[in-house]
Amino acid sequence: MGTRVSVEQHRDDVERLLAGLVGSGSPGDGADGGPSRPTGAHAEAVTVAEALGRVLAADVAAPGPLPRFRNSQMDGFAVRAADVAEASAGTPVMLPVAGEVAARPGRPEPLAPGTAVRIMTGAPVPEGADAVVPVEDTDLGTFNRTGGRPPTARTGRESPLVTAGAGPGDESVATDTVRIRVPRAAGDFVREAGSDVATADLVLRAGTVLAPHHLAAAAACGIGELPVRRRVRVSIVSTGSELVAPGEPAGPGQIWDANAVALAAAVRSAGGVVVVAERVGDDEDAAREALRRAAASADLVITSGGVSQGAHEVVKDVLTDVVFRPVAMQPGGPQGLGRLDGTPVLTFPGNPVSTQVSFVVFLRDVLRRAGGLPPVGEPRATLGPEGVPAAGLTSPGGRRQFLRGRVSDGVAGDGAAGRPAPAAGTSPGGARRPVVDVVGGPGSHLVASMAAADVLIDVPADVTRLGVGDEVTVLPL
Ligand SMILES: Nc1nc2c(c(=O)[nH]1)N[C@H]1C(S)=C(S)[C@@H](COP(=O)(O)OP(=O)(O)OC[C@H]3O[C@@H](n4cnc5c(N)ncnc54)[C@H](O)[C@@H]3O)O[C@H]1N2
Ligand code: MOO
Repeated sequence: MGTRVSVEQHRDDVERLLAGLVGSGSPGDGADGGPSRPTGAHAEAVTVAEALGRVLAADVAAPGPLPRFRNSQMDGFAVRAADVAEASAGTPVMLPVAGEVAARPGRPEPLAPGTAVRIMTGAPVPEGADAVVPVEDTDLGTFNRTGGRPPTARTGRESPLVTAGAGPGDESVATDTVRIRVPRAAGDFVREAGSDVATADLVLRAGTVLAPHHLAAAAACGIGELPVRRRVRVSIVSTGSELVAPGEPAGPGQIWDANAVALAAAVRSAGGVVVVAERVGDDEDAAREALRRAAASADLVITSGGVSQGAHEVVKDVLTDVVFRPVAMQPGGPQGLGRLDGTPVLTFPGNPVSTQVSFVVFLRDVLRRAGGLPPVGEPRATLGPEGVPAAGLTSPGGRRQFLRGRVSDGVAGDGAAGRPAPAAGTSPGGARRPVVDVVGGPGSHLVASMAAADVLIDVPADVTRLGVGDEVTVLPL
């Protein structure tokens, strides 16, 4: 065992070990403090359908205008606004209907003055037309076959339009007409090309975590692939002959492997991708093989267990290019960092809370930065009364302690144990500080209690006592 190092020192060493994964183009690297371009090695193209949840690696500009062409906002009639300027319910304007434009491939004929064309929502507005009259504002009311004028009133044509006789007895040249009851101004119900986004305008900003509405915009622009940050490939090896997979029966002396699941989930939520997740017993040869397989396909290997002072510390025994040393923290004291076949390796202690705390303290933000995500942040909070003895909390001097806590947004609890509840504090900027209560004990095996927590309470190494109302830093889980 090496000499005890501080959390800060170990964190710096982890960052140095993983510097190659982070590269340039992390949030905040840009000249204006905004996101910048990642280097080629840190970006890849994926189809727009696969891009959900990925981090955009570069700004995306519109390759063309949206809408692509001038189109109708309503089902109705495309007209010249000047032709219907005098329309009213009492004196409708009657226009011959020259045809129909639907939302279909093709280009419509220009509109002749003094005529109208039936037009459907999204269909291109013909040249010469500058307004659309919704069908509800005409004598038709609707184009629906079932919802319009009663069949008896129809002319027998597909569209129930009034017949305006072209000449006595000459039904064959009857012209469809429409009576328009509402005046319209130029531009009414017309969606201009480029009114959403113009060619070359920014549609999606680098650094965006792509959600469905971002993908919709890209797809609408005709973009089939998006440049995204490459995800860090992580292998996870949990060690211990006592471990069995969750869902399998556990015999005497066996326990279910919580750490492989916890670490894989933590990696994914920090933007990484898990390429190998293996469980190995305390057999050195098997562990060596598993670790080499894990290192071969990954940018980083994380192990759990096998690093303290026992007789079967397989991780310690196998990884010769790793420095094992105690870090001045609890939980998560025994740590190691180094390489296997050139791949960076971090070894986390096996106690399940220790493994999870190690990830949050040493790796979470490095992975996030590598994937183009911002750090989680470490807000301040006021210590509430729950879980705090009357004499205050004690913490071992010389070790940074990470207690489990639950944050409430206002005044804490009800003054447990007869003590007054603290008022939520106020930060120097005037922002209201949340209250955090301690949940569960400090033991590093209390994995179920940890599920009740939503933060870690960070108790500095030089603080040995904490009281209700004290200000603390919390690390969101
Ligand atoms: N003599 C000493 N003993 C211990 C020390 C020490 O300094 N001197 N440190 C203690 C601390 S602190 C920790 S943390 C643990 C670290 O132990 P290991 O990393 O070697 O882990 P294991 O011995 O394999 O397991 C510890 C504990 O956690 C359980 N475990 C392991 N893996 C999993 C898993 N995947 N899922 C759920 N639970 C797991 C395991 O059964 C043990 O109970 O060492 C202390 N001892
Ligand atoms: O460091 Mo161990 O993680 O205290 O239990």
